[in-house]
Amino acid sequence: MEDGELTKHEVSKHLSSLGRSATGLQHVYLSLSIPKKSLKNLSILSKYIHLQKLELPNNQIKDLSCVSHMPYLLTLDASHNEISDFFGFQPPKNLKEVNFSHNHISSMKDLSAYTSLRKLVLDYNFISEIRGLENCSSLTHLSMEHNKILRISGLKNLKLRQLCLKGNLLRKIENLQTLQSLQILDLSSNRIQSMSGLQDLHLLGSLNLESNMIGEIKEYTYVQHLLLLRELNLKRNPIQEQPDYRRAVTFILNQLSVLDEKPVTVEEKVSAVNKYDPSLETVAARDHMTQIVYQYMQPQRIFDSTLPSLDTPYPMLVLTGPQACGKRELAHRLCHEYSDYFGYGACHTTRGPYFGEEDGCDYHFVQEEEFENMTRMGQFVQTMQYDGNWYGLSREAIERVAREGLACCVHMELEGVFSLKTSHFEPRYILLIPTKTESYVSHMKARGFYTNDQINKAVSRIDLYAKTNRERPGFFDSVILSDNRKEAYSALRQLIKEYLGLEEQEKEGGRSTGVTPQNIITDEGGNSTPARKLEANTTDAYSQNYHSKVHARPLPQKSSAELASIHRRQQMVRDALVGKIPRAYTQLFKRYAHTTSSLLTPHSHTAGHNEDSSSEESSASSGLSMNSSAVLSVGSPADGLDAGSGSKVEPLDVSLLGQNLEKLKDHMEPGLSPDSSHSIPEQATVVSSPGRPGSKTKPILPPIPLGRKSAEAASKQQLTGQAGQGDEG
Ligand SMILES: Nc1ncnc2c1ncn2[C@@H]1O[C@H](COP(=O)(O)OP(=O)(O)OP(=O)(O)O)[C@@H](O)[C@H]1O
Repeated sequence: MEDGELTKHEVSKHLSSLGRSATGLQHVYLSLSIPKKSLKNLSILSKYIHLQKLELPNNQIKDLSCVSHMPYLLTLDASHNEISDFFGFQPPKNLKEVNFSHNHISSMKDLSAYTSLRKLVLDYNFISEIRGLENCSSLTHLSMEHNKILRISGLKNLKLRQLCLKGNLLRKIENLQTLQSLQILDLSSNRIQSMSGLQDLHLLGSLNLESNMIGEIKEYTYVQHLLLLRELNLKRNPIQEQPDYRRAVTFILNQLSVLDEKPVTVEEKVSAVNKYDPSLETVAARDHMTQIVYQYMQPQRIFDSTLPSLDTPYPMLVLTGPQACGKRELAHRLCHEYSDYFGYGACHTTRGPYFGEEDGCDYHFVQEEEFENMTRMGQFVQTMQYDGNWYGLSREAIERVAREGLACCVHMELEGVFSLKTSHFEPRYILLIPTKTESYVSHMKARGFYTNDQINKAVSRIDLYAKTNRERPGFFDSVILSDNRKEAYSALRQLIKEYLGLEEQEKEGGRSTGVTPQNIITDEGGNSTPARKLEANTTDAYSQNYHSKVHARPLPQKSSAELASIHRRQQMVRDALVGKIPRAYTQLFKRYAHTTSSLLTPHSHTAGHNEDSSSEESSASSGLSMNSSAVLSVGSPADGLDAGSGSKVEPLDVSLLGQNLEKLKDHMEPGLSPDSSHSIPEQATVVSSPGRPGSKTKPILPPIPLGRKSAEAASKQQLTGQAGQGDEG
């Protein structure tokens, strides 16, 4: 081989793939592969007309005109040569694959004659414009890596499945929308700033944008709806600097299985959803956990009145529904009309009072700092942020009502309900829902408090309530349409009367109210929901076992977390009540000498009940952070009166929790685990009477109290004997 001229001898050494000629009459070699031979002159190949595959990489070829004599050629590899003449030969009819990478080609020409061309590789040339491919209807694979392309063009309507334009001078993604078959796109190492232009590539599965200039997380919205997108590479883009970049992308593009060449794990996906779009349960669990952790970290004190007894949880009524649906107004009316049964539980809020709102009446209005302080002091049962303001139901707010011997009536948004359902409280939940959007909106407008955004938000949440009610049978005990306040109140009243058994009394007295509960949703069988769900007769509430009644109705399914939480707490109470030898954590049940209830309740009977010793015990235990979120609250007896008045409180850090638990261990006898049945030091033993904590001060409340202030109710309590359980005095 002299001067780079290919000789017959050399060709014969590199021929392979013996087969039949296209006519089928001769045996011929179909492939020729001669790499790295510094070939320049290929004229001898004009005689090898039967070749189907020609591979001549890494030579010094400038002229490929010999290919014009190879009508059967299917594959041509002329990479790493010195070709500048783009397709400088007559088109072989069936040519399918051509590799001209690493040559000197600077411009493309019309390839309409190459109708069979499927794969074209033009990497590492000097091409600045894509053109001539319009009629290459078979082209599925085009690679033009490392050229000088300034714009994406000339690809209209091609059936490309793979396109690589890596290492060019592209500034934006354009003219790709007609590439409806595109599955793999490599635009890495360009100067692209936005992902706009990709949104119509519905079959795209892999996208490489490494080393570009994409900086904003919101750019992902352009590929968010590409459901088949599985691999995305954005390494070496400014976007990597964004806080929580990977999780944010994982959340927006939850279809991805590989991000930045690293597999996206299930854990990452769950964590992304929990952070950016947590389910109502997750929000509730998080809120519950927050309240519990902060409670753990405080010296504990028992709130007697709201303790669940052996069989009966403290009665509560929760009105829920979208903002301004009337639940607050109805709650007030109910508490006013049935003041012997219900007391209004005023939540804390960081929002300022509306005109006419009084502190302590609708809400306890507090500053954000104070609210935070209360949270850190574990004073809330649940909290929720709505519209930028915090709302929280404090244990003290409930207890304050309970001390009056009343059931607590509160109102809250759906998230609050989810949260409350994770606590040990087991309220009845009534959903008030508007169905006439227009009148709901005009009612909100008429109040004059709300911006359009607030109104829109409230309206959009109607669906959330409806969906929850639809998808979670039994989640709400009853549903009342709130379009007409008067009717809604009648319906609520009707429910409550049936529940309290007052209707019977009225009928007996010939004073039937004639209320038709039109607003109450009925079930398929035509039974009115209140009668079925909030059933009913509490005239003998003291004598009937609450649970047998409760189980007679279709109880909403509780989540395992709810059940675990309730059981754990009730078990602790039970153990304490029956005087089991206390475990280490029964220090929880230590009581202050003067509980808030005893101080406040005129008919309490705490006198003589271990006052001194419990006082000592209290102080002895004050350094301990204890178990039982259910029954305990924080603070000293004195500060229990106003949950919001904790200004002297030192905010605590969650991280202290671990330390406090350690501290708890220090207080235990060696070898004594929290579940150990060993006795504990005397100073920590407090529950000795088999009565319920608080039994000396409070009778047990039924699920919904029966006019507990009335003499009739009192006598019933005595008759049923249950009062004796609760009131040893
Ligand atoms: N502790 C709480 N947890 C969850 N949601 C709460 C809590 N307290 C109040 N909310 C709810 O927060 C929403 C906003 O309360 P706000 O009192 O500011 O609204 P409003 O415009 O007066 O409407 P409404 O008449 O429904 O109370 C209301 O739906 C209210 O019921």
